[in-house]
Amino acid sequence: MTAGTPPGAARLDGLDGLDGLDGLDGLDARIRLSRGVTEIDVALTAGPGEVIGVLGPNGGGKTSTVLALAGVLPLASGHVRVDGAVWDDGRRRLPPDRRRVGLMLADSLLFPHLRAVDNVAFGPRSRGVDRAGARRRALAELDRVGLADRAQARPRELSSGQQARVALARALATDPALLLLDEPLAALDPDTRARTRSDLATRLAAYGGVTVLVTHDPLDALTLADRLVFVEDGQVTQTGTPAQVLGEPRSAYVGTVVGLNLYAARGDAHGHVTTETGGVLVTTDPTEGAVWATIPPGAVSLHRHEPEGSPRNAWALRIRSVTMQGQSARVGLEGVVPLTAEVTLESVTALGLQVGQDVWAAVKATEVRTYPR
Ligand SMILES: Nc1ncnc2c1ncn2[C@@H]1O[C@H](COP(=O)(O)OP(=O)(O)OP(=O)(O)O)[C@@H](O)[C@H]1O
Repeated sequence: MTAGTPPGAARLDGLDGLDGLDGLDGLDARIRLSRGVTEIDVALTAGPGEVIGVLGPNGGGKTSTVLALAGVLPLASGHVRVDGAVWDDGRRRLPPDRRRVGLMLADSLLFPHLRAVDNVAFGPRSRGVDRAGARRRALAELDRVGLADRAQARPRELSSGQQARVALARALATDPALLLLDEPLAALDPDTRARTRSDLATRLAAYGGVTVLVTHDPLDALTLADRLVFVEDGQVTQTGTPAQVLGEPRSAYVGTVVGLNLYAARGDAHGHVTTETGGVLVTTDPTEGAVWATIPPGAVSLHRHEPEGSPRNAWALRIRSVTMQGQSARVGLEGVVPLTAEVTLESVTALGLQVGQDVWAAVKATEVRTYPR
């Protein structure tokens, strides 16, 4: 991000916020702006110390939301308030360099010629802290991410995971009230990513400000965030704790993220659920009216012939994809009730599953969950 006043921003000298303080700690934002063809309208609130995970498909508006919070993109209307200070009220906005924001991106963007300690000290220095004070602070921040012994290293002498930790230390060295992490682990290989995720979790647990974490990776969101906000086509489609979202996805995208087959449907009092595409599911968990219905992929069994013993749900479907995932396979099925099934590799071999093949899929009625839409 380039700090400085973007074109059209009001210059507001001598203020930490635009107007008075309302005494509330944390983040209270309503972000409304046009970005290309997408109208963005995203509400975000968080208490001190809370980590908000923002997820969504490509082009959904996640980065635009982060840029608006940082002050790089102007709001068309809405507001950004942090710890009671007004940063943007839809008409006037505090420039990026006047906001107490820390930013970390997929590319750690460290100064290549500076040692780790000087990279981290750069923020405090540019905010007026004297050389010795900025250095002390930088060493303390490096220590908190486990890099005290690498303070003198230049970025090229550090691993990708260590570079990410320096970027985190740098983002936190200016005491931000709001920490913005946009795909902070995306550039790391899977092993480094897992270790750095755990370092990030430890450091965030000790941070008292609000963190907004944008990620494509459900594991990042589920393990790091206290609350999730899904943004699709510029709009919030679902919010909740990871546990709430895992149990009750409310959009096709969220269903995919949490790994459940999800159907928009109508239920009756007798446990019959009719999907929008005309499929009928039988459930022991009936909800009447407009419902979401879920089926876990692991609850689907596949058969060459119509299964005996009449399971309550059995559909003739066609295989559209077969992909391996560790010791199991995910089988995409199309037809009256499109499904993803997760089956053992033994079943793939025993049934000789191939793309284009017709099979029967069976699901017990106890495995079909419904909840109001
Ligand atoms: N510089 C730009 N100028 C005009 N429109 C843009 C610009 N950058 C992004 N957009 C558009 O704004 C919308 C939101 O994009 P944004 O980058 O915020 O989404 P995102 O959720 O972060 O996507 P991704 O996951 O791909 O990074 C999209 O329609 C995108 O095409």
